[in-house]
Amino acid sequence: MGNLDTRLPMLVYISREKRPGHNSQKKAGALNAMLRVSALLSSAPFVANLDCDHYINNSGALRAAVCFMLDPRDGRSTAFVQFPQRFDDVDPTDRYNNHNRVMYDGTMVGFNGLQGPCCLGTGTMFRRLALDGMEPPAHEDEAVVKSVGNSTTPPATDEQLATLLTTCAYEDGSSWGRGVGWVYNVVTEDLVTGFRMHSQGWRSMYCSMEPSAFRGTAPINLTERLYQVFRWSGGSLEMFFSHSNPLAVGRRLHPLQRVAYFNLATYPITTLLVLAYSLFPVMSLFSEQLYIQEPYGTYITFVVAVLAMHHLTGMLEVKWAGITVLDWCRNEQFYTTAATAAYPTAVLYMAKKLVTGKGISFRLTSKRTEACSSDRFADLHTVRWVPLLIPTIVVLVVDVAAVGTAIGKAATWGFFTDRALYVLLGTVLNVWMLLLLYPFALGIMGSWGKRPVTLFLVLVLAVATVGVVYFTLHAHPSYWSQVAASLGKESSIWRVYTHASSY
Ligand SMILES: O=c1ccn([C@@H]2O[C@H](COP(=O)(O)OP(=O)(O)O[C@H]3O[C@H](CO)[C@@H](O)[C@H](O)[C@H]3O)[C@@H](O)[C@H]2O)c(=O)[nH]1
Ligand SMILES: [Mn+2]
Repeated sequence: MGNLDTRLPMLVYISREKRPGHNSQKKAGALNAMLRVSALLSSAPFVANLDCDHYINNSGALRAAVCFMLDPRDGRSTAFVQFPQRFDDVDPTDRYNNHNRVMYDGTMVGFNGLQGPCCLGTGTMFRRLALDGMEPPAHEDEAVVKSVGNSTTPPATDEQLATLLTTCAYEDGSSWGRGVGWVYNVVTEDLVTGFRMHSQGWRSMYCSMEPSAFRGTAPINLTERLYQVFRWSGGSLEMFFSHSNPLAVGRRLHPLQRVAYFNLATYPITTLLVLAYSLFPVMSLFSEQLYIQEPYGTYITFVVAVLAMHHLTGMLEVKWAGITVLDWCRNEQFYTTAATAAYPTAVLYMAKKLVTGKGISFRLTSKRTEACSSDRFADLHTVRWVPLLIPTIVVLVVDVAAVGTAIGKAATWGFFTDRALYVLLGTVLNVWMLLLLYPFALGIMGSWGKRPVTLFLVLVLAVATVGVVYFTLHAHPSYWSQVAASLGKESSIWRVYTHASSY
């Protein structure tokens, strides 16, 4: 007990220097300045990190994390303990999947079985050694020398030194932002910083507790939520095209951990196919051709088998993760929403960055509307029109048009013909798509979306209108001649009648 530090806990507020023309490196820059100053003040072996919009909810959380790191089995090689992100003030049915339970209660637990969860940016307890870029105990002897900053004349007092550590120029030409501290130049600094530790051979631990360790605020507005996942997916791609490419680096990365990181860094790319597939019905709108693989029976058997396997695995994961089917549905729905706009946009952004060397700047997630409102979920019903909404709206329109046209075609050809049956079966995926995009459609309706039945009626009406218009334009000439004939009969009777009356 004699070695225990008995000083009172100290609270120190640190603000790093920012200067025009000097990249402040946002959160990562702030955290690195903090890391240096705290090394001077206490050099405590563990560093907890939480976002400004999160708070500690369970007083046992920090102790739990320290217990993991002091554990004689894996503790010494554990770089960080990650807690799931939990949120207050999310609408009861979690329309835009803010709780993200599939990720926090499923995926992360899977990671834990490999080399440990990725770093989620908040609710993390780090080992200072790992943040400092040191190698894990098993490889200590392989440590390389890193440059940790510029100071030619040592300052006289601690205060002067602390100030020096927070200046802009301190990090110039050093390893800060790459081999030391939080990693720079990637918008998702959390993902790459955790990745560096894993590739050095450190592991991490996942700690989920009740009551939740940390809680925070999430964006429940559609636009804000889309911007958030746009930023995350952009960050993932930046990671892929950086020195932290999961295929290229990390000698000590567990093979499956590498696969998991590869997926985390590239998931936006595959959504280009999702977007293309969503727009596929456009082709059959403009021709009478049905673009479906023949023989139709074999094709459908494969589609159904693949979908069934996908959903069966999903159900098992839901069961193992202890989450609800609604959590899982919300996950599927929000994935589709983002896959038709935010993710492909992130790919475009990355392509632009690769070509011109300049990306677009990401904005911070705003979590509240400026207007003070008595409605706790007012943000959910506020529509903020931005170009990011357009691609998904186009997909919605295409799907409605496809279903309407299919019904129109079936009516034109006769509902009980083979052709009509095929074309109607073809709309199963469009209807599926409409179910997946339902939360998005509610979102762009603003306060009209408060009653979901309104949207249902709007969709039915839209489909019916398209169907009727198609039928009117395409019905077989013999049908119209019949109609014309019957109308003609009526009018000739009428003519006779008018003739008669004129006499
Ligand atoms: O210039 C900046 C910008 C951000 N922050 C911090 O970064 C946090 C994350 O920003 P926020 O707008 O809340 O984004 P979220 O999408 O909610 O954040 C998630 O995603 C980020 C990566 O994009 C991670 O850094 C976060 O830890 C993670 O919670 C904020 O809370 C701040 O604490 C700064 O300190 N300085
Ligand atoms: Mn946040």
